[in-house]
Amino acid sequence: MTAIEYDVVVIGAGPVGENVADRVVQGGLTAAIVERELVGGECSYWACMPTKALLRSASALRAARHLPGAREAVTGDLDAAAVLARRDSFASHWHDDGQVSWLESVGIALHRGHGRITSARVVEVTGVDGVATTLTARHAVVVATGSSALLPDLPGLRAAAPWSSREAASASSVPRRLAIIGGGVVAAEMATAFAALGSSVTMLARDGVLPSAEPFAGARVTDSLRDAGVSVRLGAEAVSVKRDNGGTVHLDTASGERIEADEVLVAVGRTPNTRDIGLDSIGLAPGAWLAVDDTMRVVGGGEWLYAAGDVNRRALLTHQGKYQARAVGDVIVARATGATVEDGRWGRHVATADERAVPQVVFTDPEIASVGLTAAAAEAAGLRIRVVDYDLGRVAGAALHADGYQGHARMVVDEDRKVIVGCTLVGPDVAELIHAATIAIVGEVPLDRLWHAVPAYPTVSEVWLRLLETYGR
Ligand SMILES: Cc1cc2nc3c(=O)[nH]c(=O)nc-3n(C[C@H](O)[C@H](O)[C@H](O)COP(=O)(O)OP(=O)(O)OC[C@H]3O[C@@H](n4cnc5c(N)ncnc54)[C@H](O)[C@@H]3O)c2cc1C
Ligand SMILES: NC(=O)c1ccc[n+]([C@@H]2O[C@H](COP(=O)([O-])OP(=O)(O)OC[C@H]3O[C@@H](n4cnc5c(N)ncnc54)[C@H](O)[C@@H]3O)[C@@H](O)[C@H]2O)c1
Repeated sequence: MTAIEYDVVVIGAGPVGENVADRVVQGGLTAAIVERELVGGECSYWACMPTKALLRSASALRAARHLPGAREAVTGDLDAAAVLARRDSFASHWHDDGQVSWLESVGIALHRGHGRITSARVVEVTGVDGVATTLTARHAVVVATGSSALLPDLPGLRAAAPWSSREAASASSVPRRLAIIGGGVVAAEMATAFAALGSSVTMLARDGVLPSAEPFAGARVTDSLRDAGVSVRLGAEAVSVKRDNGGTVHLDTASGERIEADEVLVAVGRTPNTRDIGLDSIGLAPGAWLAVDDTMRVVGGGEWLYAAGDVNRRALLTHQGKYQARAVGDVIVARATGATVEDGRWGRHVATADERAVPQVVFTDPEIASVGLTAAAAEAAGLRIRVVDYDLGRVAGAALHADGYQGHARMVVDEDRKVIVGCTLVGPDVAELIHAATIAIVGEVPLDRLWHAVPAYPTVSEVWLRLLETYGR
């Protein structure tokens, strides 16, 4: 067995692990990263990138079809094979050479294999050949092992070889009939994608469509999925699944319905990749999400152990995990070099935005772009709020953007502080608009000052002026 020492050892080379290691090296320390699959993680090969590539062409086609002049130039249907081929290139054909070259270029050592903590600051890496290497961290071990699709304990489900988000994101052909269990983000995006690619989609949305978003967002996505031919069964719960010898999947629901499909996608949330990373060797529970303090130090894990990204459950999003990674990398360097740790609210070494300023775009039709708290979440947090709604289609820039533009904007105002604490935009191409709201929330910009942030005419951003006018001066 080989033994090697680094300043920092990161387990997991997803977007978060890569960014932790990068910050550590930029700070002058040495770093090793351990990866058992592909460098780049879920996001690059089975999540963000391939799924957005699956969605983008249909979105561009819809946009053209909403514009006289452009509409007439569109003479054919979506080319599913071309979409899948473009998706393949965005998933780098499931090869990580590019990301490995980047690791080399910035001086991060890569150890391929399964990483397990064996004692304080020690990580054992078992390669595919079974050979073990021991890595010792002088300063810190960072767990960035991410999460995997959760498979509910449903009779017959495992034997039916269901799709998880991985199989959906990397599908090499389009199933004629696709059943989806779940109504969250993965379910809504994949229903949108596969309906556009030609599947006949049935969605069993037990808890509704996008239930944690503002209610109008889920309602609009439900309507549009139905318009696209998706059978959205609100409240429907699968109770058993069976794949017959001919390959057809049969799903029975609690209300006695039977649904047939060629594939079934299960999209009911995530489970942390902590089952087999040696947590028991340091007195922590295997299989649990890792609770962390604001500098991402694992609660009960010793001062050398950090967890960032999906695995700490603060926000299961790439951009938010990378934000944590910047804080973690920098705080490890600060603690190692004796520099001042800035761990106050909004300090350099904490991820304060995770609390109430997390942006997310759901790439459905229409897109849902949100940041901060929904009205319901703000009320649950005890804030005295005022909700301001505006019909996005009435903004001149939106009318120009597409004929019959339909959308909705909501801002949630904290009445005691007169600042925005939440914003949700629903409509075609709203994804790029949300960052203005993120800045307003993180900057805690008073509404009085926002009146001086004048949106250009005629852009969709003019909705900001309309929301302020609706609120009143
Ligand atoms: C279908 C889908 C679509 C998504 N779309 C978006 C999106 O559009 N935008 C967005 O912001 N987020 C999106 N997400 C969420 C995003 O993918 C995750 O938040 C992100 O990948 C988390 O990054 P991470 O580095 O924490 O974990 P991961 O990306 O899961 O990476 C963890 C890495 O650790 C490795 N690993 C695990 N255990 C070990 C071990 N013991 N030893 C060695 N290596 C190990 C894994 O192989 C993996 O490479 C999506 C998720 C899904 C499922
Ligand atoms: N565009 C994006 O930003 C994007 C896209 C995809 C995924 N993601 C991330 O990936 C994570 C995982 O997505 P997801 O859709 O799997 O999870 P999710 O938490 O968004 O949705 C899961 C849904 O399944 C429902 N559910 C739970 N158990 C169920 C059961 N037994 N039967 C039926 N329904 C059940 C829940 O009520 C919930 O609505 C999300 O947290 C999200 O942050 C982000």
